[in-house]
Amino acid sequence: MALSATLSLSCTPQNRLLSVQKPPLLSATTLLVSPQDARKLLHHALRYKGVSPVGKNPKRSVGKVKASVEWEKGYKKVEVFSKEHLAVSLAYDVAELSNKFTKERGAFSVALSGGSVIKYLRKLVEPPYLDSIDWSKWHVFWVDERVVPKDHLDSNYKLANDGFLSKVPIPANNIYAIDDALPADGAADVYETNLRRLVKSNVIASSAVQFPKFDLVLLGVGPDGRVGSLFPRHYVLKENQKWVTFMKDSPKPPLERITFTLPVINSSANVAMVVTGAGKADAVYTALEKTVDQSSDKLPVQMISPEGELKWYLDKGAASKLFKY
Ligand SMILES: O=C(O)[C@H](O)[C@@H](O)[C@H](O)[C@H](O)COP(=O)(O)O
Repeated sequence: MALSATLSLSCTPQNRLLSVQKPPLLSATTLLVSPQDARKLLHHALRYKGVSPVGKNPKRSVGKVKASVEWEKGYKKVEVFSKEHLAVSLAYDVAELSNKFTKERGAFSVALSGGSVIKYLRKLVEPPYLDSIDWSKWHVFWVDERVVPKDHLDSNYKLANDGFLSKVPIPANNIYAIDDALPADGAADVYETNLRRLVKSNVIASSAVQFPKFDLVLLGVGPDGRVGSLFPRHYVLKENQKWVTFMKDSPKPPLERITFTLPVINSSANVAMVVTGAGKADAVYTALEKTVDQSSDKLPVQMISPEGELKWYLDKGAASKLFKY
């Protein structure tokens, strides 16, 4: 636990993803504490189970949920939940962002990745969000995709469609799947061309340095510290001109993939890192607590530093090296 940790034990409107500021705002419910006191408070906080505004049964929870630990480190905001409350809280935050960007820009651009993050969107397909979100304003993209047919078990499109997209009324034209009839290089080029067109028409915003600025990017983290298809020590990490690139030598099958480049992810208005399970604890610890040594390679997850907000949604397993339970 960092000596300078700011530990917030309570849920306030200021704690929402939308309103996290750089530097973080201190609210009346935020305590600055010594490391010893922080440990005691954390211990207490972890014993305290988060409650929903509408009931104690997590299965029925909707709305803002109290995290068992809330921690702000610089511009990074970290919250630890039970898996069920993680899904509840993520739905709340995504719905807030959807409302904000729909009002401000008339569109909400969301980039999905593969892995378990899709299953943590499950509360969005239920009331009250199913009926209250203006799904017609959503535009959905993929941070990374495997070069396989859309109905293949390895397809990130299939994963997202089966678990989320087929259950909400987003117009089919607003779902920008990767062209599975093309080889990896062609599919990456076509995807980038489409993104450029959508930035011109302001469906996707533009960053100050002329990269697309997605309203929300949802990422998972692999046990090796990968995010999306950005793998540790892979040459694709160095790409700083293209928006979308490809590889034919992925360390994890399938070999052929296309992926957003780091500058695109880091131009986002909001990045949500959704990480669960003790197998991710080392990667999470490295990203949030390890000082970067110039001589060592940074893990991809350490390179995620968006222009906008970065919020980590962890479960106790993924947070187990950050906090002593
Ligand atoms: O193509 C992939 O392999 C995935 O996109 C991958 O990078 C994923 O995002 C992480 O492995 C986290 O996945 P889990 O949350 O399922 O562990």
